[in-house]
Amino acid sequence: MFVLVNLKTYPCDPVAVAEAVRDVNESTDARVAVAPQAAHLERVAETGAETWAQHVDPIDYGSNTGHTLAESVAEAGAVGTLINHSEQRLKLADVDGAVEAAERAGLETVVCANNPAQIGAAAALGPDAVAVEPPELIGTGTPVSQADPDIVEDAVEAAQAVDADVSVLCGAGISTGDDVVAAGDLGSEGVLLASGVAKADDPTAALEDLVAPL
Ligand SMILES: O=C[C@H](O)COP(=O)(O)O
Repeated sequence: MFVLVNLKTYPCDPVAVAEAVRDVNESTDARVAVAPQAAHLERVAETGAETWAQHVDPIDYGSNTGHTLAESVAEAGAVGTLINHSEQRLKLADVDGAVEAAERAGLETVVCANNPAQIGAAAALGPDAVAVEPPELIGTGTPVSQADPDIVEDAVEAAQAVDADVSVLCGAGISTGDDVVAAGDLGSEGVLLASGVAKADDPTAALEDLVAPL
């Protein structure tokens, strides 16, 4: 299972969480990675943790003030990027352009979507993976695998119908190892989570719990 921890803009110490991600990753068969804010990418990557960007824009080098260039996040140490997170939604054409930009820079891609229909559309753009996240469950602590298991199974089916090579992750409210196991039982190959680690009093303990059954 792939456990991707998005730090969003939570007021946690990104380097401390990244060190915990690195250490926990070494103690499990699961793959554990962290997605800090763009401004923290370099410091986080220096810890040795697998580092992801939270977003890249559908742009190339040039006059794009305030945008995030895929090559720059790769140079800062990111190996992959989220695209179209529910909190950073893009138009379909821009999702396509961002996937293209990420691939140009050698970044792995996870395109987020709200529901199975959008997952099918996202899978058609050829990312490495898609992540289904019902927006109403994000940050609630109520795991999607429990509150809406059908959405995960339907997302897996929708992605496979379009491109069987695209992996499916699920996210929203995931915070325990049992949640991760339940996500896997529904056909998901990984989880995307944030508050369960970024807002935890002890992020290391939260991460250890997440991977314990894997
Ligand atoms: O990127 C992560 C997701 O939006 C899930 O967030 P959450 O784990 O706080 O519900």
